[in-house]
Amino acid sequence: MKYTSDFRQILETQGAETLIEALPWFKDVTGKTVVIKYGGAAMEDPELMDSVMTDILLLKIIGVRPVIIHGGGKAINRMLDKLNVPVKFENGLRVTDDATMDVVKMVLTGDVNDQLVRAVNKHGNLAVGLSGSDAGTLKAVQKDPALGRVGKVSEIDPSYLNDLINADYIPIIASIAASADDDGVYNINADEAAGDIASAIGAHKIMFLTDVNGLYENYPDPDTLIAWMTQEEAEELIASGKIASGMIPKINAALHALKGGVPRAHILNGKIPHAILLEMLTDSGIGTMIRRADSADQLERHPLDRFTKRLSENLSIDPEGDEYEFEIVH
Ligand SMILES: Nc1ncnc2c1ncn2[C@@H]1O[C@H](COP(=O)(O)OP(=O)(O)O)[C@@H](O)[C@H]1O
Ligand SMILES: CC(=O)N[C@@H](CCC(=O)OP(=O)(O)O)C(=O)O
Repeated sequence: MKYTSDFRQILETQGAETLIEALPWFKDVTGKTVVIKYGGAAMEDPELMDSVMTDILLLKIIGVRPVIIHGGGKAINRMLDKLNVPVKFENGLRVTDDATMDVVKMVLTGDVNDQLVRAVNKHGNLAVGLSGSDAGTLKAVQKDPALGRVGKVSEIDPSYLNDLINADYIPIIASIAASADDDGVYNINADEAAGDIASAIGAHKIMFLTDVNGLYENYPDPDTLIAWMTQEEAEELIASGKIASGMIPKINAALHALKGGVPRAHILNGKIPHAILLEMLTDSGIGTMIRRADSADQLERHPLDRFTKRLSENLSIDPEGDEYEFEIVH
């Protein structure tokens, strides 16, 4: 486990070197499917939402295959308040009676999903909005009778998603599932839905955008932000009780994705401009990366090193001039 250091200032002052630093990371992600969970407080500022969607489009342009799963808990709360429907959560999950379910569906599919799709499509018509219930993608059963129409995913059919990805679209999915038992729908926690989908489509990475810089060993002590850790260390941290509230479903969803074969999960602050790019394309990253113990993936983070170790080992500088060459080894 290593603590992260603040590299943003360096990144801001060293433009060209940043691009060089990004090269091995471009290679790491090009052609790969990356699931991004977007929601919570990080989705509240419309300008930031626009910028996150533009960054995702940039990833698409460099050859990444992004898939977005979104929540919208705060927007649902606002609409429920407006309609005088009480808002109630138990262990981070919304108690969802039939009236609440109607509002959840309306806000997520009718409002939030549409906003995200339009934010991408104003730069190029690549985004396709869908609900998890479309084409039988997500089927769910009731999680707990006390929570009403809150579901846990019981079946996933990734064929429609894979068709969209292979046709070069960016799927944007609202966290709703069709019922496996009746003709209704279920409200799925968006972190859980993202973890389930990432495993089902064999994603290379899953990224959770939230409103804190990542996972802290001793939250909220800023000096204990964890730059990277293994799956086992994350399991130990959950068991230690040091992770609380909304971070628990996120880490559980991350661990579920890792167990389902996804090599890396990241938790990062979606309120930092260009957070996804800084996390994905720099050596230090800005958030927390959790890595599968048996991941064949060898790129490492070196928070105190300007270049990755592998890159600097192969970097030779011509002492007579300013030319240099390097070899990227994978
Ligand atoms: N160890 C921890 N590290 C980081 N955040 C933590 C930790 N324990 C609890 N949290 C809380 O988890 C919150 C993120 O979960 P949540 O609010 O559900 O996110 P979102 O709404 O973005 O999905 C943080 O704002 C923080 O208050
Ligand atoms: C069961 C449950 O709690 N569902 C969530 C779904 C949306 C969500 O997860 O939104 P965020 O990611 O923005 O929190 C809800 O109703 O709020």
